[in-house]
Amino acid sequence: MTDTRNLNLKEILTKAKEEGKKVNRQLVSYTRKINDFNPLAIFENGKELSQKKRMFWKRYDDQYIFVGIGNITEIVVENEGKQAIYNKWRRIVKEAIIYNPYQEAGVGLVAFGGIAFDPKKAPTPLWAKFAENEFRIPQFLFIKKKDSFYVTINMLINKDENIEECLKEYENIEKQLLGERTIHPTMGKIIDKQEINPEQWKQAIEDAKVNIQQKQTEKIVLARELRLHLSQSVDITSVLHTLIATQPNSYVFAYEQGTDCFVGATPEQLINVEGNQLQSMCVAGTAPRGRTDEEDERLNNELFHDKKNREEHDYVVQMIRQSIEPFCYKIDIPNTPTVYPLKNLQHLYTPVTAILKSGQHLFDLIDTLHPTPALGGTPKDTALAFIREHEHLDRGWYGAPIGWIDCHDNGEFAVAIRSALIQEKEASLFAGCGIVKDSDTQTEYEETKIKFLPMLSVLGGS
Ligand SMILES: C=C(O[C@@H]1C=C(C(=O)O)C=C[C@H]1O)C(=O)O
Ligand SMILES: [Mg+2]
Repeated sequence: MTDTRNLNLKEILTKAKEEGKKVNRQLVSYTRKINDFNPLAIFENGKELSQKKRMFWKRYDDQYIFVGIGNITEIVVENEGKQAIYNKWRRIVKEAIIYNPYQEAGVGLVAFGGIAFDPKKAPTPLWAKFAENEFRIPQFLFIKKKDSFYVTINMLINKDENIEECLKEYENIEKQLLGERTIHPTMGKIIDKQEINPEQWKQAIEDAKVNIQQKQTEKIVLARELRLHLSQSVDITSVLHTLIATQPNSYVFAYEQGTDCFVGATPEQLINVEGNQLQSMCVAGTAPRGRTDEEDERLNNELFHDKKNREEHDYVVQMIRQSIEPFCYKIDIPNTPTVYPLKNLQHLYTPVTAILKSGQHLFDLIDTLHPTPALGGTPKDTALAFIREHEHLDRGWYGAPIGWIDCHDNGEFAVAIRSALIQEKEASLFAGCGIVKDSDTQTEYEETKIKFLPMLSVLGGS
C-alpha cells in the first residue's frame, strides 16, 4: 500500500507509471467525495459502459449503498478454500497505490463477490457463468454511506500508459455514469412458470424426516427452483427499483455476469465486521403476513410460540454461538427471538454481537459460519451430505455468502436467499425451508411458495 497523501490524481498516475515499469500493471485506487447521486441512475447508465459487469448492494437499513461499474481485476480461486481468496485480496491491497483520505469502513478500494453454496456439489450448466467463487474490483465504485457520497476509481496503469488520455477517458466515463436519468421501471409478462420437480422435492422432505427420526441429523434445509420464461429480457435496473420499493428491512443485491445476473432481496445477514466489532443474525422460522392487522398480530404471536419454528430457529442460534466462540469474546445473543416482519412473510430473528479477538478476520468467520443451519442443517457435514444426495438442484450462489471486503478487513456478507438467477428472458428463482422432526411436508411446500414471492412479484408474477 503506497502512501499518496497530498498528491493529485495526475501525479499519482505518473508515479504509478514509474511503478508499472517494475510490475507491468499497477493498480491505482483513488477516492473522493462527490455530490449526491441516484444509485439506480448510475446502475442504468453503466449498462453499456461496464461490459455487463455491474454490481449493486444496499444494506437492509439503507446505511450503505454500493454501485460497482466494470471490473478491473477479479479474484477467482478453485478448490483452495476461502483463505486463498483472502490471501489474494491482501496481495492486491499491498501492491496497490491507494489515495483515500477517508478513514471510513467500506469507502475506497473494496472487493465484491460471492461463493457457491457447496463447492463439493457437481455444478450444472445453470450457473456456468458463475465461478465457484469470485470477487471483483470494479472500475468505478459509487458509495453512499449514511449521508455521504463517494466515488472510488480503480485503474490499471502500465508502463506505456498515456496519462493524459487515460485521465480524459475516466473523466468522460464518470460524467456519463453521473448523467441525470429518471428510472421508469418496466416489467414483462411471465409466459411460462414451471415448478421444478415439486413431487421429488416433497419426497426429499419425507426422506429428511426419516433421517432426522433416525437421529442422523436434527435439521436439514431443502430448496427448490421455479423457472420462468418471460415475454422480454428482464431489465435489472427495474428489478432493483421495485425490490427497493417493496422489500424494506432487506439487503438488495445484484451481481451481473454478462447476460446473467444474480439478484435478490434477503433479510439475512451472515456477518458484518467493522474494526473488531462483529454482528450476525439468526433468521429461521417462518409465517405468512396477515391480510389485516389482527390476523398479522395473530400470526406473529403463533410464530413466536410455535414449538416447531422455535426449534428450527434454535439450531441456528446454537450453531452461530458455537462457531464464533473460538474467534470472539463478549458474545451477546438474547435468549429469546423476536419476530422480524417482511413484506410477504415474517421470521423469528435473534441478533448476535461480539468482539473479534485480534488476528481473526472476516474470511475465517465466513468459513466457520457458512452454511449455518438456516441454509444447511445440523450437524453441518451430515446435513450437507444429505442435501448433496437428495436435493435435485444446483444452488450455485443461492443460499451462500455474498458481500464485500475493504482493504482494512471490514466487510459485510448477506446470505443470498429470496434470490433469482436472471438469464435475459428466463429466470430461476430459489426457495428453501428448514426441515425438523415435526415438519409437515405440505406446510413446508407452502412456505417455499411464499418465499418465491419477493422475486416472483418483481418479475410480473404473483
Ligand atoms: C432457505 C430460505 O430461508 C431460510 C429458511 C427459513 C425457514 O425455513 O423458516 C427462514 C429463513 C431462512 O433461514 C429461503 O428463503 O430460501
Ligand atoms: Mg421454516
